Amino acid sequence: MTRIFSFTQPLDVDIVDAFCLLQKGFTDQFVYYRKDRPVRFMGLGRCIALPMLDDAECELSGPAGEQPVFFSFNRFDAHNPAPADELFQSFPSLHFMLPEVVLIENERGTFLQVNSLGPVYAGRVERFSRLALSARPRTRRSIDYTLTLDSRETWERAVDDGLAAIHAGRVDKVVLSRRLKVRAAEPFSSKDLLVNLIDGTAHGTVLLYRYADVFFCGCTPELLVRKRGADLESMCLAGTCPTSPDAQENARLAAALMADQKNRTEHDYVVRFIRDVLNRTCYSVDVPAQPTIMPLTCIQHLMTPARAKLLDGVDLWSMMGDLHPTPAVSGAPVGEAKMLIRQVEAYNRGFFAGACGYVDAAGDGEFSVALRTGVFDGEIGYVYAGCGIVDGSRAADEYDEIALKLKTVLSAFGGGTETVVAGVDGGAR
Ligand SMILES: C=C(O[C@H]1C=CC=C(C(=O)O)[C@@H]1O)C(=O)O
Repeated sequence: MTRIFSFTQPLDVDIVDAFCLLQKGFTDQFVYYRKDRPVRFMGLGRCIALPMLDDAECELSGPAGEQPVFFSFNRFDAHNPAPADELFQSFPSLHFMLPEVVLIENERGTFLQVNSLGPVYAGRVERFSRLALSARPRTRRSIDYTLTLDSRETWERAVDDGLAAIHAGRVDKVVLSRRLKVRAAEPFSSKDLLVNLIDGTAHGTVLLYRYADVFFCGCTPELLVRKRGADLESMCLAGTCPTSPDAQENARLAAALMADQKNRTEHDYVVRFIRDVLNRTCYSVDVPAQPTIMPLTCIQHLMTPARAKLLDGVDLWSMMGDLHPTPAVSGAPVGEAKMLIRQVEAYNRGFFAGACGYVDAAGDGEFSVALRTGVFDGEIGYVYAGCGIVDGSRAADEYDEIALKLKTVLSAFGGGTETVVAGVDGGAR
């Protein structure tokens, strides 16, 4: 049993400003930051990494009774034997990572948490708190970059492989992705991209995991699972069309999406899967029969919320394992679709489309699906996005849909000038 000492005190700061100042001294960084409401955790340093939370005994101190916050970043296909993309290779495979310092913003206020394997020394809390209070308002930086496009022909071959597997009855749906290389005009830091994602137009939850010099980040609209006591929430998200700046046209696009059979079919695979998982692990399962529209900056999705009460004895980690990957990022049936993705995509997705989130020492927390993300180091990076392929999907339309989805992660460059070049770096084998 590992003993963890956790001291939390209220701290009246803007946690993003404080994070920008404090992060200079730490190479390990973790962020789970919901933009729609204060469920925000920004961690620095590594106190300990645990394979299971049952292995820890936590002693809480300080004037705020907040639980220690463990971050958990999990790959899309943790068992894929293919080597991960070069930049992903440096990340260790760890389940629960407890930072030394966590800035917290929730419905109770803003807090500074210091975690340690020995009693927390008061001077240490005092030093971090003094530094955090001296933080100045953050500034944004736009970064010019070159995007190397994968070819449409390569993508068409991948979609043809997916459609052939559908027509042969091997899968009903497969979610294929594209990976594009980005090269910035000059090196940038994780802080630059983080601030642009938090303060920019991207909707959803901002994720960041930095290990040494390499970092993974993005902004995802998709909740995988959230647990508060016995209350459990998930989200079925699949089916996409563009948005329009014109309100009338936007409403027409949304209505057409709701009525579109191909998108509804794509969506229904996700609903069926999530409902089945919840029916096995929960009770009072509530999954509406009709989706609604989730509007984002450049696109809108079909979305069905899912709610349930968790059966006693079932924990968040096992729910995450049962739900991930949903057919929104893999396909249906899930195992066959994962195998097909391994065969068709030229790269191991790493954390892209993985389950990333936090769990507190009481077992509450949430995981998002790491969509619209990228991995970066120095001035280079790879950005990823995908889309569901079902019978009737057209490669050209799906290529364009992915381009719209990529705008979210590319907004991390803060509106810097984009130069597009054609490349040979294809997405399919
Ligand atoms: C796989 C992605 O999106 C999923 C989530 C929402 C809509 C999707 C779609 O319409 O294809 C995808 O299932 C991605 O953004 O990389």
